Amino acid sequence: MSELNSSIQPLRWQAGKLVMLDQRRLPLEQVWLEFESCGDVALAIRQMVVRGAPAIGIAAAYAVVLASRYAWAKKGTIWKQAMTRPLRDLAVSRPTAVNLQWAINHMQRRIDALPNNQQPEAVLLDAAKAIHDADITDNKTMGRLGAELIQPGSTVLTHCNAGALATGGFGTALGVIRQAHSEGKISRVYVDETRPWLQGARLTAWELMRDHIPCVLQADLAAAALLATGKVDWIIVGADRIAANGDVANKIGTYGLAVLAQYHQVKMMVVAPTATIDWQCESGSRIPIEQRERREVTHIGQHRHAPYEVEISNPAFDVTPAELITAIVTETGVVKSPSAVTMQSLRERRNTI
Ligand SMILES: CSC[C@H]1O[C@H](OP(=O)(O)O)[C@H](O)[C@@H]1O
Repeated sequence: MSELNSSIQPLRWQAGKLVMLDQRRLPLEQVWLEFESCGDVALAIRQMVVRGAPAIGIAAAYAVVLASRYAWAKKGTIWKQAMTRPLRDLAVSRPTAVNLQWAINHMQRRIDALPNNQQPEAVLLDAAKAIHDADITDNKTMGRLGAELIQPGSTVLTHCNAGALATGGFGTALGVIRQAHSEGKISRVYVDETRPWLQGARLTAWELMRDHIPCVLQADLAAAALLATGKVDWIIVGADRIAANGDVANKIGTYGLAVLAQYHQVKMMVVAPTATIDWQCESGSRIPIEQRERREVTHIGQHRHAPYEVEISNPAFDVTPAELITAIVTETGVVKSPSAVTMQSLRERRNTI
C-alpha cells in the first residue's frame, strides 16, 4: 500500500521501463508490472492490465518511446522505418477509446520532426511525460469545473471506473466527485458494480474507500429503482469517445442510465478531456464498439456460471445520444445541452501540449 498515494498512480516511467499497476488483480492484490517493449504494452492494453481511455493513451505514448529505443538500436539513422509496425499494432489494441489514436498521432508528429540521425528516446520520453503530466493537470481542472455544477448535499451515481486508475491520476468523473467531496458537496456516491469486468466494484469502490468518500456499491440492475427514489441528483461518468455532435461512447450500461435519468429528471454529466473528442466522427453511430471475449461474461475469476457453448454478446461500450446529456465537462470548458453546434465552442478553446 506504501507505493500508492491517495491519487493512485496507475502507471509511471522508472529506470527506462514503463511500470503499470495490474488492474486485473485489484483490489485484492497490488502488483506492478514492468514493460520494456511496445508490443508488450499493446498486449497489456488489450488484456486490460491498464484500462480507461486517458490511461490507455498515456501508456501508448510511453510505448512509442519503447518502440523508438528498439528501432534506433536495430536500424540507427533509418529507425523511423521500423516504427510503422509497432505503432500500427499498438493502435489496434482496443478500438473504442480514441485517446489511444490521439496519443499515437501526437507522438508521430514528434517522430516526424526529429532528424534521422538523432537518438529519439529522450525527446519522445519528454513528449510522453508531457501527455501524462497534462492529463493530471486537466483532471484537476475538470474536477473544479464539474464540482461547480453540483449543489451541496448532493447524491451521485457513477458507473464503471473513471478514476485515478483510468487516467494519469485523480480521475475524470471521480475527479469531479473528489473535488466536490472536498468542497463538502457530496453526501453519498452510489457505485454500479459494472458487469462484466466489475470496474465499479473492484476499482471505483476501492478508490473512494481509500479517499474516505462515502460510497454504496450496488448491482447494476439496482440503478433503476435507486433513480426512482428521487435520491440521486447527478449521474457522473467518464467517456471513451465523444462524437462531434456530443454523442458519447462509454462503458456498457451508460445509455440505459441516461434513459432512466431523463425519465426520473436526474442530471447526467460526462467528464472527459478533449483528447476523448473525435472531431472526425460526426455522430455516435460511427463510433466502433469493442466486442470483448466471451469468458468475461461466462466466468467470474476461474468460476464458470454459464452453459459452456451458450452464445455470448459482450459489447464493452454503448452510445448515449447527446440529447440525454446535461453537461459535458472538459479541461477547456463545460458544454451544457451538447449538440453539433454547442460542441464547437470546445474546438475553439482546445488546448495544445
Ligand atoms: C476516464 S475514462 C474511463 C472509461 O474507460 C472505461 O472503459 P474500460 O474500463 O473498458 O477501459 C469506462 O468506459 C470508463 O468510463
